Amino acid sequence: MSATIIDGKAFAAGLRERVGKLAGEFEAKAGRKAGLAVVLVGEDPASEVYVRSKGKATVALGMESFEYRLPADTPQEELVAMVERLNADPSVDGILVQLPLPKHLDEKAVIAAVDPDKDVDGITPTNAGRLVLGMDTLVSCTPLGCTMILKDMLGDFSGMDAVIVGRSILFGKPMAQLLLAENCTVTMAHSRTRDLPGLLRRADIVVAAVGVPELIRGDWLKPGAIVLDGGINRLEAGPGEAKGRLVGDVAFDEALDHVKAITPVPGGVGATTIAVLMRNTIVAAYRNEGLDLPDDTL
Ligand SMILES: Nc1nc(=O)c2c([nH]1)NC[C@@H]1CN(c3ccc(C(=O)N[C@@H](CCC(=O)O)C(=O)O)cc3)C=[N+]21
Ligand SMILES: [Mg+2]
Repeated sequence: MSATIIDGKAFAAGLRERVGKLAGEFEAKAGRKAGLAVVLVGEDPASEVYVRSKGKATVALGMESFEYRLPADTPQEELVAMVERLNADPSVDGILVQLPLPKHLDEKAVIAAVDPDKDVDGITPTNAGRLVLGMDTLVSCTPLGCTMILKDMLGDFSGMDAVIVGRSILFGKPMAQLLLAENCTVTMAHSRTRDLPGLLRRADIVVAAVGVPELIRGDWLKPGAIVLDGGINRLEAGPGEAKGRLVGDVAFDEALDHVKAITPVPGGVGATTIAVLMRNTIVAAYRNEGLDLPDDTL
């Protein structure tokens, strides 16, 4: 069987184009650009790359980017004070505190300090609750991107068996809520799950986000399944390589022989994340200015 390789980059390009138009219209109506603030604490090189890409994408779409880099030993009170300043700043529509934070910081308390109307990650207690209650809200970027891809591919996926591997606040948990809202039968698997191959054998939709390179083998997957791989794992550099290869949580080459469609790594789910962040930022900006979004194409 030859599987469809889902093109996350193409999806992202389409979404960025729609967001860019809305950003221009926003500026004309509001008399200012929409703004996204990203806060990075410490010097993790991978996080540094993501934060730079986020800033570039923001500016490229006609929005304003505010980047804050704080030292790894920043005290809790200082980080919370920075979040509170951003909450109060009318030129900031979206706030993203890059996770994970250094261990001495209380991540939950920092997240809870973000104004829910600016919470473009959708992870404040208010927005997580709104999602569970089925209320309109800002939703975490990667799971929202996965849902948009599934809607494009399938239209209606009521009644399908979905297995989500991973239960993080940014990915697994919101993913489960979004698929429940689409009437999937949702199972959440994680590191303590006893029989992952047994669960996956029934899954029409598999969403993986555990950060274990190539954990999920091709022959664990149901023939004809749709696989969204949110894992981004860098392998160790081999001889003659500067950097190790990026692989997902699914053994991609093996999976190709079993599934109907699968996202690659890179160029799949991860490639949509920043475009969805841009989407969340412009949605927040329109709402924060009390403006109606001109169309429903987002
Ligand atoms: N508060 C918070 N919100 C996040 O949304 C958040 C975060 N913290 N911490 C880190 C993770 C990771 N993340 C990604 C962003 C872009 C790509 C991305 O651009 N991926 C491309 C390129 C991958 C590459 O070449 O490194 C791809 O998969 O094709 C992936 C992952 C956002 N995260
Ligand atoms: Mg946030």
